[in-house]
Amino acid sequence: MTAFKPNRCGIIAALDTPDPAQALGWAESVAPHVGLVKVGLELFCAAGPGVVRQIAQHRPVFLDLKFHDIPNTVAGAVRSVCAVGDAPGPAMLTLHGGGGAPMIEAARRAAEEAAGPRRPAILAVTVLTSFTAAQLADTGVSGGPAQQVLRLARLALSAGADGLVCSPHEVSLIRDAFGESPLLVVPGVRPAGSDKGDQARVATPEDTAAAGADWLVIGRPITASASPAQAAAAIAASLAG
Ligand SMILES: O=c1ccn([C@@H]2O[C@H](COP(=O)(O)O)[C@@H](O)[C@H]2O)c(=O)[nH]1
Repeated sequence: MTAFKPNRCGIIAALDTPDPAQALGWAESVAPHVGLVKVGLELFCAAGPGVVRQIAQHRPVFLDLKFHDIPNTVAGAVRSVCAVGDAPGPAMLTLHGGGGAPMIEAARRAAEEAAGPRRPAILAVTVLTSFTAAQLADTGVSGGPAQQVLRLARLALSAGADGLVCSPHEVSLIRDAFGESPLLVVPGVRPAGSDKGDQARVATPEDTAAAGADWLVIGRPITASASPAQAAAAIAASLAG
């Protein structure tokens, strides 16, 4: 699990498509340039757990299903995705930080029991990168994203999460508050000049890496390009520089 704490900021390519053949093609073509690939709700709901095993042949999988339920149900879901058979299961998985400490503790215990030392890293999603301060206030949370991210980060790390999903805007705040050890996995990353789409709290790969991110989650800037392999290679080169 700690193998996924990189020495230098790396890329996770988000394979957001309902088509498993397309996802496998992307995984194969970007594999030389990225550390992991992400299976999210769209692909998992269309193709099921088998696709995780297939894609894991190319790169370790970050399974981003953002579990959020009562502790017993989330523990069961974690056991199900850890049921590895002879192929590798996910290297990382996500829960909602807002699910509370008992849910996160139950997920961590379930992962340890199901997969032992090969268990996935447990990441707590803080405030979605698509949220503005106004949208967060509409949900009843005052004080803005930074304050809420820090609140959920403290709760999740105390409950046994290995790391956090946050936006580029909160990375340095989290490092200042919690140091180097939490795994920081950061979506909302956009190379200069690329379309933000529905993302609100964004920054470039270079700035996000400099702030202290471990992994940048990048989807459309790679997968919507004419050559996903070249797009991933260019971002990797910008990080190496
Ligand atoms: O707060 C979050 C949590 C997860 N995501 C996921 O990351 C990718 C980002 O894709 P882009 O195409 O680069 O916008 C996507 O799969 C989301 O589900 C996030 O964006 N924000």
